[in-house]
Amino acid sequence: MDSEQRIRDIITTCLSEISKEGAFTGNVPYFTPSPPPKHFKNPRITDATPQNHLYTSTLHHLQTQSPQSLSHATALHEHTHETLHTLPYNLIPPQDRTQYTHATILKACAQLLCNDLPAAFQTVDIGLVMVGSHPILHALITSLEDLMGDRDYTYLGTQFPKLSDPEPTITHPAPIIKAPSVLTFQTYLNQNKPILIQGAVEWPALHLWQNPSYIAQQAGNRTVPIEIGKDYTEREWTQGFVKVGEWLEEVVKGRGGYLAQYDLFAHVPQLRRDILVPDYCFVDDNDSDDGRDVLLHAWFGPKGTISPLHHDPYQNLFAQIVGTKFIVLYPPDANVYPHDTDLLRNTSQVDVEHVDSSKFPGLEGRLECVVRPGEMLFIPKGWWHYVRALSTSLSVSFWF
Ligand SMILES: O=C(O)CCC(=O)C(=O)O
Ligand SMILES: [Fe+2]
Repeated sequence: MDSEQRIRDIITTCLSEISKEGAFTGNVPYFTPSPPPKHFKNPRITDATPQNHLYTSTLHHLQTQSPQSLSHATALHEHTHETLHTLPYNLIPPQDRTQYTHATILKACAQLLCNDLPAAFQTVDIGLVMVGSHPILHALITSLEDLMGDRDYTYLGTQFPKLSDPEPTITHPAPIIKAPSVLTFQTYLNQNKPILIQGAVEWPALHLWQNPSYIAQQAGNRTVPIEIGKDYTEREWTQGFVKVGEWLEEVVKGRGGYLAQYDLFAHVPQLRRDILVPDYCFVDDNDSDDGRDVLLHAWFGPKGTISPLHHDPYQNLFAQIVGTKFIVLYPPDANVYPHDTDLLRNTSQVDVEHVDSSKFPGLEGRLECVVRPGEMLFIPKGWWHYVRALSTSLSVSFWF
């Protein structure tokens, strides 16, 4: 089949899949933004007329294969994107997310119609970053990857840089245990005590991810969010997007941003196959956690990334796959001098590698460790943790 025919087929499939999700249902205008929650002060876009109009015209132009579809789809995409930003992320109604998703698909179809395959790919990929995961977006990105053909990434080599910073002297070692049973683990969990678990990570990733070309083959074309700057408390710190292949090019030279706290596995399901959610994540029988899923995050970066001392509202099993990280822990009730702004209230002002005890006296309960490939650190909910990558490092955290 020639590529023009394949593109026409992809567009037809997209339009039919969108219609199955309810985009063409009855007389109810589909693009009706949901009303704002009562307590939310920002005015939301409540007039649905422009979106509905753009939606109908985009469909019409796509069905008649008119290049005019692009300007209509782009305007519709902008509208739905704006709607997503009128609320904090966790308050966005699912309907708004579907609307944005459908607008993303329509825009990508219009870009395909104009023969701009890279732009269509990028549109769908950013859409996935925005909504996390969606079956039509996943299917579409797979078709587009087929259309683009394989790229050769062997130039990235087969190893990440071995160069490592010296390991800090450990004066307050965290306890270590070898592959405990789930029941033994539960006793640590119940005591709210951190523990470094050795020999519990036996996933394909432990072997496969040592090789940058392998990761590039799975995800090289894909766009992911990246953090740039020393750490998130610094003024110069910022976030952006990068293609995994380009990011790997930097990382193999010992540079690059930090792909931090990102569910790369929802975005690139091929990589999800290389890891396993540890059984330990399912022993927490705390009632309030019932039914809550395990949250997966990738933490991929060059040597020197720093996560300043902070705590999270989850139990955490932090698994190290490539390279080493130095971690410092303090108990939840430690006197760690948190920042006093809303955004940084979970973050301490103390530089734990150079504690100024005249400025910050009374810091107690410190534990330290270096996590190595195949090891997993249990960080109980509320425990403060500081993390510095001693070398190029790929880790995966499981919040539960
Ligand atoms: O690895 C890091 O830089 C930070 C990890 C972390 O904070 C977490 O898993 O909660
Ligand atoms: Fe954390």
